[in-house]
Amino acid sequence: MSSTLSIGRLPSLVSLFRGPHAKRKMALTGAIVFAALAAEEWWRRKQPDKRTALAVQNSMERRRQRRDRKVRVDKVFAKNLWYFVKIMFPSLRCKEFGTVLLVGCLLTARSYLDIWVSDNGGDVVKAIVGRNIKRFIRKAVLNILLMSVPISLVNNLLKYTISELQIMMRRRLTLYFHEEYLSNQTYYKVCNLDTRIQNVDQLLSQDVDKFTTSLATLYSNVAKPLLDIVLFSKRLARTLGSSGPLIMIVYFLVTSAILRAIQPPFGRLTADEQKLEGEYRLRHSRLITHSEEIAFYGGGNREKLYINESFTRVIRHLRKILRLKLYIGVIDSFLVKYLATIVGYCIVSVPIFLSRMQDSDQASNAVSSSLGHFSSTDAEEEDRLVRTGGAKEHIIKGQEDIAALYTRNSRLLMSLSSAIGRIVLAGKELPRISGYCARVTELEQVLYEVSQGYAENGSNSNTGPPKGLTPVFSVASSIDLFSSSSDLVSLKNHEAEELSSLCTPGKVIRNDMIRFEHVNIISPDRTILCRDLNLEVPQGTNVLITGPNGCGKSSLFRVLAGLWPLYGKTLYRPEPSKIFYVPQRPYLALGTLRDQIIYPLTKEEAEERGCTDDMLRKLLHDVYLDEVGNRKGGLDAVCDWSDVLSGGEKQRIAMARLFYHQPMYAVLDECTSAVSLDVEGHLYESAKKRNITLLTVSHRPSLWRFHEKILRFDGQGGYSFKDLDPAEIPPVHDGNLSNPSSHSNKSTVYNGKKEQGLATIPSEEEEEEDSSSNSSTVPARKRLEETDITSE
Ligand SMILES: Nc1ncnc2c1ncn2[C@@H]1O[C@H](COP(=O)(O)OP(=O)(O)OP(=O)(O)O)[C@@H](O)[C@H]1O
Repeated sequence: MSSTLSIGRLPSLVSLFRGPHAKRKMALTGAIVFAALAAEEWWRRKQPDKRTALAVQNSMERRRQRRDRKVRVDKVFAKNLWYFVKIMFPSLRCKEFGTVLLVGCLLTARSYLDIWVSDNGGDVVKAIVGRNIKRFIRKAVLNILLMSVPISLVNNLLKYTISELQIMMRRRLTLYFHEEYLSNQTYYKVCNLDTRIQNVDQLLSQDVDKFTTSLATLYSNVAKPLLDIVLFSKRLARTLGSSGPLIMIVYFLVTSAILRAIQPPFGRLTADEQKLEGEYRLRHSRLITHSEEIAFYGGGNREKLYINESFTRVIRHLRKILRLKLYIGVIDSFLVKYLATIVGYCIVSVPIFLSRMQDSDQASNAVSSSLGHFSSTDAEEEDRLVRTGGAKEHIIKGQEDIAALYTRNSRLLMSLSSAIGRIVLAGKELPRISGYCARVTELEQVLYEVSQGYAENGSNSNTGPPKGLTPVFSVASSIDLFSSSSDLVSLKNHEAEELSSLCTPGKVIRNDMIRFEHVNIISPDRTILCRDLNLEVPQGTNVLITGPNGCGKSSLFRVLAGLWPLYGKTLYRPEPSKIFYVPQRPYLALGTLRDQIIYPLTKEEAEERGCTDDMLRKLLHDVYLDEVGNRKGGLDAVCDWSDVLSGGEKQRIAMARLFYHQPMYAVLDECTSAVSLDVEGHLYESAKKRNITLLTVSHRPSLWRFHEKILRFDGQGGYSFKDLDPAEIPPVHDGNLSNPSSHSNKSTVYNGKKEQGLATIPSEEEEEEDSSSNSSTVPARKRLEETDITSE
């Protein structure tokens, strides 16, 4: 109904813009619409976000953070840009620098070809106005035919080399980041211990790409226009005098200064856009990773809300940028396009109008002389003039020259203004590049600090950003292990002091056995998981590790592997390749079944070490997977193994991997929880036969018999470590002594005995022993105020 009405009213609306004052009415309407849009934006900015107090607080916080980030075109940007340029162009002899020179040559060639096109255009017009067919064919057909080949070649070669340059720059920068990110376990630390970067994948893939693309195009958008300005100005100065091009250049300089002054902060907005896009992508990738669990929970709707929320934020931000671009675009077009055209017309036509005031002969002479070599060297025209003579012919000659002069100059002037316009645009592009540069700087800063800060010796020393890079963070630039805690709890002074005294960096010493000497295990969220741990695991002594959930069993191995910093005194351990870690949820790589067994080695590396397919088949047989292997297509079969194998099968693959590597020590972190009891026993027997010393985390009593020592964490920061007496081994019912409801630190009664949390079934004497051996009266889970730790 309403649409019919509005359609019906349309003709009367249209008629409004007819009649004697139509143009004035249209201009007035345009001005009203523009003013309304501007008023709406002004009102929207003035309005506080009324949704909730929290939203206001959050947005204020976000604004504060954004203000703090130095995303501006300034010295910091120039310095950081130089830092990355040195990475992308490591020497003057590198391919990348050669490509830059090639692009420079092509840009120069293109500028000269543009001048040729302008000159030739003038000649063509002159031939048309003078009705000179021979000249027309020569200039308009033959010349253009001849030159079209080099022009097309140069144009397309230029596009190709600029794209190639961008690929080269991206390759250098990405490989540089890969080197930092994928070595020294930095990927783990960035994802698990440091919270500054949420979406490192997006930074590495998209942001680096956009940064290098905009840099490569910036080069061509600045270098060519600069050259054009010089060449075109010189050429124009011959006919218009130096004032013509000078007025144009001054006009654009003033324009760009105005535009720069009123320009919204596009650099920061670009950096924020990338960040929001990254968060949105992250939510999708989480859905992909956990699709099965979510589907079982029926969590589609919840996930939809979660993903839509992030997407809405992206859209809101994009709309904001679009609105700002609209306002600035209107002013931009007015100043750079239309007002500039008026100035250009004036510059070209004023000399012609001025010359008209003189007599036609003088005019013709003035024009002819102003054409310089263009007309005076044209012998053919001179001959014709001499032959025909007469005033009429003279006037026609004057008209031809004026037309040619006008065409040539207007083309040159257009090219000149478009060159200056491109410089102005490149200036506007700079804030966007500074946005990308800020994102890449963030990445480099974090990767560098993490790789340096979390050294194997456990120090999280304040290394600061790499030399030559200025941080974009206003918060502490040091790698702060404890920065991830969002629910900061204020600590009393003595607690803070205790925690900071426990956080002294320890020392790692290579040895043939594992020994912890006065080591403290402290989680990234400032929880003291274990104090003053002392234990020795010689080769051949298998250790069972038990304790309630969250007490720090896996964390012990994180410290052992160097993933978490070492605090306290000393850790003796063999080189990393002699300790193999088998987690509860084994990681299955992309590739063949063979790749799963030999991971992390490649096929070639495994073959070099004498690995044969028969050997691998035997390993599959040992873990009862030969059938599955045959069914899936043998060792060369390629599947998404984490999807096609069951939980128990995946765990057995992980055991086959362990047997293949046959390390000195194996950390088995509940790695057989999905395997049936009989198979589990067989797997443990096989591991022992291969002389692998086992460090097992398990809640299953059926595994106790494979170990000689037991390490019990009490969940309060204390522990006990002693020999495992076979008589103490608890009875096995259905193989699993876990009581699902007992996953807590609370004491529960199990099998007539008091249990400290899950899977720890000490006798009463043991409990006494435990408490005397290493119990602490200091409350666990202590947190330290951020200031104390950063001062560490
Ligand atoms: N990256 C991390 N950042 C902050 N805290 C962590 C991190 N990883 C683990 N923690 C915390 O450290 C504590 C110990 O974790 P850990 O994985 O060692 O427990 P666990 O004893 O192996 O438990 P479970 O028996 O359930 O496997 C837990 O409270 C956990 O929340």
